[in-house]
Amino acid sequence: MVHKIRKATLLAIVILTTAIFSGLLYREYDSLTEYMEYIAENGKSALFHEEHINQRMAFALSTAFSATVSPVAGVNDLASVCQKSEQVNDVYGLNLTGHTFPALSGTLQTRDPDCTHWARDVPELAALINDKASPSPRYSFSNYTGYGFDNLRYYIDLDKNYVYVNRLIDSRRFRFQNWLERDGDAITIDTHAISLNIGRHALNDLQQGNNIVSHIYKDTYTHKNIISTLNPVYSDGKIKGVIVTDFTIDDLATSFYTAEHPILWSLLTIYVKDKRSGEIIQFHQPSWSLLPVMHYQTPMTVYYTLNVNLDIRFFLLSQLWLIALYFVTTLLLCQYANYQLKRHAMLARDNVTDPLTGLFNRKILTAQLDAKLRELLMKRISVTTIAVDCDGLKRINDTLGHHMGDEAIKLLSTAIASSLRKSDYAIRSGGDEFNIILIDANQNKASEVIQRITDKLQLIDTRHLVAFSWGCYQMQKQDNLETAFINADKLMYQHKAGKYSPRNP
Ligand SMILES: Nc1nc2c(ncn2[C@@H]2O[C@H](COP(=O)(O)OP(=O)(O)OP(=O)(O)O)[C@@H](O)[C@H]2O)c(=O)[nH]1
Repeated sequence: MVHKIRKATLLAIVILTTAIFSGLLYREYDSLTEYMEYIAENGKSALFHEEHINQRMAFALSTAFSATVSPVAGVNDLASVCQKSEQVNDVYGLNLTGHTFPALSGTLQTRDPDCTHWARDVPELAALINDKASPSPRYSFSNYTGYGFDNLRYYIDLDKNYVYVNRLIDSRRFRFQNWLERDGDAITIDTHAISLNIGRHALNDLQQGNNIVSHIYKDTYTHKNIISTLNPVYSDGKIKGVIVTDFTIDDLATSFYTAEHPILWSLLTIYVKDKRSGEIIQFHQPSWSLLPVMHYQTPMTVYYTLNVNLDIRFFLLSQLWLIALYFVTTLLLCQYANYQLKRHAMLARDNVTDPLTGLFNRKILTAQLDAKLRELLMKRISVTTIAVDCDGLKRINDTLGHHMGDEAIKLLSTAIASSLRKSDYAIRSGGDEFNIILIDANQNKASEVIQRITDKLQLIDTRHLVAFSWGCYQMQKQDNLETAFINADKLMYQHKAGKYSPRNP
């Protein structure tokens, strides 16, 4: 019974602490998942920011092409621009092999040899697509302040068929002039950006002023995975060209960097997945992964979804304190409960124990015990009670002293205790009187027990101090403990009386 209570208590503690700590762990898990969302959205904002810069530049160029811009030194008359015009094979333009035209920081390439056709746009280009003079030349992320995108930005003029790139290009090695091919309404950018096609619908979008974000594709100039963002440039209400910003996926990855959590960063996986083909471009991953959890997915462009997930190792590492606290708390609570249960059992045991003999005292004779014995009787399990009384204890006390009387009581109780099974009860009912309850034992078994007590006494009572009288009574269905004890007592007195009869002095 005590064992059962202990088991149930410990189980309840484990269930309770597990429930509480699971709740706490789930909260931590939830907040980390939210942090994944923050990382993803923060990275995505870099893309939106680049789109925004491109849009602003397109707007600024449209405004400039539609109005007279403020003079830029060295480019305001056609003659001085055309003087600097160069040719490399069939490519014409400015800054084709080096920085020979200082007013432009980048390279202008065209297939049109007539400089006067395109030289008029140079002041606007000089003023606006110049990394130092552009509206937002560089972008630094709040997460990673030391870093700025170094984007390739170019303007494709559909009207005059030239391309202006915001950096110096060696035209002997790379030619941009084949970028543009008019194909009805469509523009195919087929040399630089292999998969970047602006079809009829996209062109319509551009004409309506919408910006376009490309698929991720491998750039033949930088040989990196890039995304292009395109915005239309207008002049006098008609589309004049397209301004394009290429930024590399590697650059984009830096915008996800979690400077405040370097360990988290090392266990983070970030990739984009093509919605149609399922192709995955991974741009950040741990050196090895145990189990990716806390998956967060969000659409990045119309073509791609951005995926961020974290290796379970980070969760376990960051929650180590909570896991340790769970084990320590559960252990301490179990130990405390165990201690209290043991103490309670000990107190309960003390309450029904006779201090001199260690046998039960009369307090064990409860209604529950009575009910238990009745139940056994109903199940046809025999119960026999034995009344035992020490002979001549008064004489021992009077002649040998009270301590020897005590000794006699202890010897008898030791003999009784060692002659019973665990399921039996040995009770010191008072003074030199004992009651024994034998479970699953009839009269014969009771006689065997009495014989064992006698034998044991012979062994331990070396001074032949103790003699005892006994009476056995096998309980009947109608009996209770009280009647059984009375009957056993009667028999015991008969036994005692027999000893003092003239025939048994
Ligand atoms: N030393 C000691 N004596 C006790 C204890 N409890 C009761 N007694 C004594 O035991 C004696 C019991 O006396 P009786 O009931 O007359 O029994 P008896 O002297 O054994 O005589 P019979 O039962 O007729 O054999 C009394 O003198 C009690 O004082 C005890 O714990 N220790």
